[in-house]
Order: sequence, then C-alpha cells, then structure tokens
Amino acid sequence: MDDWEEEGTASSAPVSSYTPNEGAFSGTQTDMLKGDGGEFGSDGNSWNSDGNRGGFSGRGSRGRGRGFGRMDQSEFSGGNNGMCENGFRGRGRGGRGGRGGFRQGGDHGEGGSFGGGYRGKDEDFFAQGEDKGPSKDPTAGDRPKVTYIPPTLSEDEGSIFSHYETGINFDKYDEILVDVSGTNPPRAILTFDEAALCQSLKNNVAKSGYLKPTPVQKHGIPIIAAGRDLMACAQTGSGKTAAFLLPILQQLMADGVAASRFSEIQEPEAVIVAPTRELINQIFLEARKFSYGTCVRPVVVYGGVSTGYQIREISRGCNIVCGTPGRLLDMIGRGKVALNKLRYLVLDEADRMLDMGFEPDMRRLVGSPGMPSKENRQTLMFSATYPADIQRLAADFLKTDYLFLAVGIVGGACSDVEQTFVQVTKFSKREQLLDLLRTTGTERTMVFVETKRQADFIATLLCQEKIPTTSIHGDREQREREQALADFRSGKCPILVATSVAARGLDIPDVQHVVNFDLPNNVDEYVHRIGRTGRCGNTGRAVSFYDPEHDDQLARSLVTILSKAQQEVPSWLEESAFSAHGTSSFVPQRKSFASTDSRQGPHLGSSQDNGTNVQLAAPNAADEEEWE
Ligand SMILES: Nc1ncnc2c1ncn2[C@@H]1O[C@H](COP(=O)(O)OP(=O)(O)OP(=O)(O)O)[C@@H](O)[C@H]1O
Repeated sequence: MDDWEEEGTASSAPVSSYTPNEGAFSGTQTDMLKGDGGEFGSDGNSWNSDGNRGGFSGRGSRGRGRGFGRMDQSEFSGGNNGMCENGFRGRGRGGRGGRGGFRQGGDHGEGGSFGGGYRGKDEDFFAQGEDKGPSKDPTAGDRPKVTYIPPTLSEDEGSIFSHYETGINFDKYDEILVDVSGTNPPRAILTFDEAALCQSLKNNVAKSGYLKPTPVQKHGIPIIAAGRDLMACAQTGSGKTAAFLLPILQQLMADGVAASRFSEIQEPEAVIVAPTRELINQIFLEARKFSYGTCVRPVVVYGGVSTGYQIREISRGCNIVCGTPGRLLDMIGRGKVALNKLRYLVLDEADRMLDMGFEPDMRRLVGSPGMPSKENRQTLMFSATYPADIQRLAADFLKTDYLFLAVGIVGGACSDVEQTFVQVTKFSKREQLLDLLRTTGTERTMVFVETKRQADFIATLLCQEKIPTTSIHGDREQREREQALADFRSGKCPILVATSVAARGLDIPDVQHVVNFDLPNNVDEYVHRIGRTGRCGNTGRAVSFYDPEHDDQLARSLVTILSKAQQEVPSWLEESAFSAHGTSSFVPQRKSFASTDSRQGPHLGSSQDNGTNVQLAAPNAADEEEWE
C-alpha cells in the first residue's frame, strides 16, 4: 500500500480518467433514459446506435489511455457531441503540476509537532519529532495541493434520515444462528427499548426507520454497553454500523460528554477507522444521523479533500473522528487531534484494516502519543469476513477477554444474494457483459473489474453502447469519485464500474445487481463485493464471469461459499474445484453454521476452508488502488 500513496490526489492520477461531471453524460442522461424509441433497456440494438464516441484527450506523457483493446485511440480524441463527450481524459504523470488550479498553498503550514514518522498518503510528509510542513518535503516537489472541498451537507431532516426500506427477508435475520464466545457475555437485547437509549437517540433510531434490531445489533449493543472489547462478524448489509454507533453514542450521552466547542486541538472520545474514503464518509453520515439533536459532534477526515478544510472542521468541535488511516494519522501528527481522552477505537472492515496494506498504519495509530493502552480503551472490530490469521493479529489490539460475536457463518456470503457463475473466456467477457446489461436494463448494477485501467475501459465501452455508466477507482479525483457515487445513487448513471475500492461497506439503495466482470483473487473480497446488493433483508443478484484460465485457484473457495449460502453449485465449477487441486478428497461443506473464533481452534470460515485460499493477508488487486 505504501508504495501507492496518492500523489497529490487531485491531479496526479496516472491513468485516464472519466469525468461525468465534466460533461461525460451531462445533458444526455435524461434523453438516454427516457428512451424515446426505447434506447435503454428495451432494445439491445438501440444501444449500439450511432457512435458519438470520443472525449478522450490525452494529457501528460504517460497517460495510459491507449491500447484499449479493439478501440482505436482516435475514438477517444474527437467528436464531442454525444454521450461520451469529454468522457475520458488521459492523464499522465508527466503532466503533474501543470494544473495550476491545484497549486494554491492554502493547506500548507498547518503542521504541529509529530511523533510518529508517518508519511501521510495524500500530500504530506512528516519526520520524527519535527514539523516538516508539506512544502518542506523534498520528495514532494511541486506536487499539487488538494483543494477539493466536498459540497455542504444538507441540514434538512428529510435528507439526514433518508433511508431505504428493509426487505422481505429482514425478519429471517432472526433465524440466523449466533455464537458469542469469550467469558461472561451480556444478554442480548430483543428490542431497541431494551437498549435503554436516551430520548434523542430513540427518536433518531425511529426516524431512521429502524423498528427492531438486527442480530448483530441485538448482541453487539449490550456487549459494547457493558464495556467489553468486541470482534464482531456478521453478513454484509446486516446493520453493523449502527451496532457500534448506537452504544457509543448512548454511553457518551449518559456520561454527559462535553458539548463540542472551538479549539485548535480537539480531544475526541471515539475514533472510527475504515479503509476507503467513501466508506468512512458513509459511516460519518450515519454518526451524524444518529447524533442529530445531541451535543455530540462527529467529524470526518479522509484523503483527496483539502486538509485545511478538514482542520477547520475538526477545530469546530469533535467528539467522534471518523477517518481513513492516512489522513487521521496526518491530523494526529499535526497536533489537531489528541488522543488523551479517547475511549473507543473502532475498526470497521477490521480484517482489511489489519491486513498487510493497513496493519502498519493501525500499529502507528495505537502507538500514537496519548493513545490509551488497550487496557484503558474499548476496542471494537467489525467485518463480514475474518481470516483466522487476521483474528490472531487482531488480538494484539484487544483486551484478552474480548468477546467474539459470530452471526451466521464467519466469512459467509449474504444468503439474500442469488449467486450465478458464467464460464467465459477473457475474449468473450465484453460481449457477455453487454448481453447481460441488455437484459437487466435500468437496474442499478455494480460491475467490478480488476484494474483501474480496466474500469476506464469498460466504462468507455458501455458509454459507447449508450448505457449510462460512471466509474469509481483510485485514480479518479475525489470530486469525480463522489460525483460518480452520487450519479449512481440517484440513478442518473445506473451502471457503476468499480475496482475493489468500492467492494466494502458501501450501502447504496436499490443495487439489484453485482457483476464480477473480473473475479477478485480472494474469496473474502468476493463476499464483500456481492454484498453491495441484497442488503437489509432485500434480495439481490450477483453474476460472476469465471475464466477457467485465470480463476481456477478460486474454485474451491467459491464452491464452499456457494454451498454454505445454500446456492446451487454449477457442476463445472465443482469439477474445476476438484481438478484445480488434483485431489478427490474435496467435499464441499454444507454447514449452516460454524463458530469460528480463532481462539477455539481450527477456523471454519470462508478463507480457511480446505486450505486453498493462501492469499488471506496478501495484497489483492485493490491494493494497487489509492484507497484512502
Ligand atoms: N435495525 C435496522 N432496521 C432497519 N434498517 C437497518 C437496521 N440496521 C441497519 N439498517 C440499515 O441497513 C443497511 C445496511 O446497514 P450497514 O451498512 O450498517 O450494514 P453492514 O453490516 O455494515 O454492511 P457491510 O458488511 O456491507 O459493511 C443500512 O441502510 C442501514 O441503515
């Protein structure tokens, strides 16, 4: 990960990028979706109607926008009249610094004392014990400054509490087996009333449309309220965020937390970390929602956004800081966030936060000046997947008597997602994707690909076929990433092509469909990706393109995942699983439940099954992304 730190975020992205907010689709979306003549969704051929391709203008000496398969580069450099107008811009490292708009010095000189030797991934460099402002970083050169300031959030209650409905399978959550291991776990609650929330929190829970707690909330809330450390595992989309936010907020309220007020140094009571900018922002919005009308003030910090802006936000008061690790450490290093009063440390997507990519940052965080020892803070970890080796590592951060909460199968796929596999060759994938999207029409669909370049390429392809598409990946500017998500959320672009940067945690209403155009290289990643659909009791579908030439190392783990989720396993996949490892002893498991606290011996969770997934803590393709 560290090799991939973002260089100025905003303008140094090395590959071509897709800019819907710069005209890629603007002005043409409605027409396309209105489908006069049934352009979208009704008639596959109509997607192919006259090209209007273009909008690729190479910039910089190493723009990687070239050589997109069968596309002729000339297709990207001309005619700007159609839907892909200005859609892609090849950007090269050679062009870095040439965009004066990012060179304002507004964020310089904010540095405070720093004791960790941390190199902020976005802009800044620090050295042990001295304040080296960004401008003094010898390697920074003329690296452009990040000046992006996200749009002001609406104060309107309707938008703060907007939510989608729970689905038909919401009540089935109650049937999922739950296992809590560790000593003296507190009793689960059955209702939000039993959580003894203060009136403001009760109101906010009701306004959020929460009628009853999900299993991870029923067990997690009392565990956290009892002051215990927790490692919690529950399937994607089953309410883990509220499971940690509500008890933390309740405790802060009950203890009469000081109302936040202006100070250059803030001492938050809680720190929440997550691996991607979009996810941490989402968690922040949830924290803002649940703390509405209280004196608790959450703040969010993440890369790609003006540091000066975030410092100002922090200084206005900060009880809960939500951050991606790099920017959070940066703020700590600058002396803007002090950890002396910290009571709660939350790692969302904890297995990701502790894998090779982020573990060093997590160790820096817990080793930061002022950070209470693990005995003197409450540490809470949440994820849908927990490889056993990561669990063992996680124990370093937790008190020895932490509780392990397993809702259903650790590492199991969400059972509300119908999983389908299609055998493909690498040459047939594109046509198959087009065929698929022609049948799904305007259904909101996330298409996962392996690389940033591939994301651009597929987005271009779909765009050329007049399928309203946007994309998100680590080489897009933050403004573009946020615009892409907004366009996807609103349905303006119902297709989102994404790298694994969007695989975890994102809670987007009405995603009916996930397509794995490229399968990931480990099965936990697969579980998270398909979990973008089928959330909160709703049903969803996932279609994965399986290329036997490329994906056979995943076959066994996939068979296990499918079996455990009571899904049909294609016979060719089962055969592939057998032959991939040359053994006849492979028997797919059909367990409905497995307790998988690594303290209790052999781990039965997804990642360890059959010992086939050897990439647990290894970086996956997404580690090439700038995540945070
Ligand atoms: N008790 C509840 N009643 C109704 N809706 C709920 C409840 N708890 C959570 N939700 C909603 O369910 C959705 C999924 O919740 P959340 O994002 O916390 O899932 P998650 O378990 O963290 O998923 P992931 O593993 O993908 O991160 C959110 O829209 C959330 O507001």
